[in-house]
Amino acid sequence: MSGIPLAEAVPALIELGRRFDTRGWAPATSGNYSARLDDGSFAITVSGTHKGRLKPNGIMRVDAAGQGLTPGRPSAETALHLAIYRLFPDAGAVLHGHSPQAVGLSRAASAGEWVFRGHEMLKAFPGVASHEGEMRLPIVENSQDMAAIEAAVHPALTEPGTAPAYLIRSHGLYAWGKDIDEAERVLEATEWLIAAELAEQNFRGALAR
Ligand SMILES: CSCCC(=O)C(=O)COP(=O)(O)O
Ligand SMILES: [Zn+2]
Repeated sequence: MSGIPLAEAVPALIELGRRFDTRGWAPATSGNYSARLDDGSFAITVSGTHKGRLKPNGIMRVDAAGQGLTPGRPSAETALHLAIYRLFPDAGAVLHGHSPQAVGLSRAASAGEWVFRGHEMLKAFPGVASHEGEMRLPIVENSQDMAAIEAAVHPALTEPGTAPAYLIRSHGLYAWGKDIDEAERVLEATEWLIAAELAEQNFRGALAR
């Protein structure tokens, strides 16, 4: 439940936004990032800001109910961040990106999850020590009603073998971790797994021709 000082969270989230933007995960003001603070509140990106060009005033504080504690309008998806912090008291950061690969997978897959199997990269997830298992990535329908998304994804998140991440169909990817670094690693590993499986499908198609 411990968090970091705001003075540490702000530059870390600004830098993270720059990195995500260079990788194509934060186009056109999409995405939002948050971190648990040491006073029990949360730092979160201001709604509508370009996440690759964040300035200190692009990050504000909200309380556990999502009420602003500093000037600005918090992310439209603040409720999804707060739901993760409530469900996982050890979560210290929640990150959301809009990569074309993640959104593409969420649209191509009609099921309520995508399962990664056999990848060495699975070991990037906290607590995973072998490539031999599988990791389930829940996929929920998009909605402008954050409570509906939260209710839809909630049951899958505590199932054993579920990634600390989920996809919202036609929307984007959420990932979290004990701190900003771990959340970034989870999101990066998930993006890599999606890209690797897309490459695999392309090779299989080419080899079948
Ligand atoms: C053009 S992005 C649409 C909104 C969205 O999905 C998103 O991630 C950014 O919303 P925010 O309010 O956090 O800026
Ligand atoms: Zn979004």
